[in-house]
Amino acid sequence: MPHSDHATSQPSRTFRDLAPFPDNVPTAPLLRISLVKLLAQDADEQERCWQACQELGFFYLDLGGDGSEDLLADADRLFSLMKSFYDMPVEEKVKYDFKSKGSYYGYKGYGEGIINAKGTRDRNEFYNVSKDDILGLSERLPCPGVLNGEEQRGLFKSYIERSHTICASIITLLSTRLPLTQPARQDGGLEALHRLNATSSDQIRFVHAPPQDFTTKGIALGEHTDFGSVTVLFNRLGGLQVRLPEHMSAVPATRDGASDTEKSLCEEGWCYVQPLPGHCIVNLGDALVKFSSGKLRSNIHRVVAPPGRQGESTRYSLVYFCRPEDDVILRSLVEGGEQEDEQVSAKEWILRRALGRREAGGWEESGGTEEGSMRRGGMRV
Ligand SMILES: O=C(O)CCC(=O)C(=O)O
Ligand SMILES: [Fe+2]
Repeated sequence: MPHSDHATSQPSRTFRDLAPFPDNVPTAPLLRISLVKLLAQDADEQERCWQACQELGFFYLDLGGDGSEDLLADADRLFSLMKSFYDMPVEEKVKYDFKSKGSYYGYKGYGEGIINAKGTRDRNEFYNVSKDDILGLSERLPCPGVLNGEEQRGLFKSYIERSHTICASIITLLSTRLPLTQPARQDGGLEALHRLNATSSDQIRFVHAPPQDFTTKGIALGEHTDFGSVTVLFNRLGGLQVRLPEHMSAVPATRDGASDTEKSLCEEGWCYVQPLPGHCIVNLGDALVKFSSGKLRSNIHRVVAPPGRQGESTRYSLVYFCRPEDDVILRSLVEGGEQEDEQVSAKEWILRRALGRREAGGWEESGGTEEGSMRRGGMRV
């Protein structure tokens, strides 16, 4: 089966200055795909990537070799920058919460998001940076001084461009493999819906989750599917979990000793994604499920307290969300695909989903393709 690791070299498993990821919890069997090989049009690597996008919609992208280290260097610098932002007092950070203006860019405070239908509050902070703001395609939003210098904006720009290039190469591969309708192909395929310089809801996200109380260790970011097309994610501490479809098994723990909380967080198909140095995690979002009429998978995932001793540290993560251009209608673009009754633009879809997760009563309306994702995997929720 493709969901074993065919990659030749063994990756390093530890990050400097952080407790190692423990070996007593089950992990997700993500394929490790080489970006260098993908860019060189290596047929086997393209096939493995295509399989991963259909089966789980999550894989590791190995960024080693031939120039892609630049993205790793940008990610390192952004981890330091995000620490300076989160070190600011809350009174300062809340000045950049623009929810009341109908925008989800800027800051979301701890507990300001809803993680389930019962209205339980999240346990993390976000800061969202708009691609269009940084590239000068939209109005410039107010921004704290630590993130607003020329150097910082230059770093955001470089990270956006590099991440977008990666997303675009994955989108091109998917566009080639999917049975797109003739008009969709004539219009330029999926690539034409994700141009860097067209207005879209693409964004960088900084995520910050402080250590959780030993007795209440649990969910920091509730289960969800991503809203857009392709997500590029840099993690250093564990805590990200995916819920595997029934036919897929987790890589079992190699020894006993997980806590009761960790065990209960690994029921019903949930398992941890182990961060790997030199790699990012790539996952697909709902827009690609809609364009492909369900051929591609946007898998459910969530963030819980990092396992083992890692749980004593503050967790930071860095995300780039690549989304369809604002006015693109989210509908099937493949031969024989089913059209849904509701035809919504990417801009409306993302606003509804992102802001809905910040309202006590917004849970139901802010759903995505979760149900389809579980059904295709054979699990019911
Ligand atoms: O922090 C993480 O590892 C994942 C964050 C995530 O899933 C999201 O922001 O959509
Ligand atoms: Fe996510």
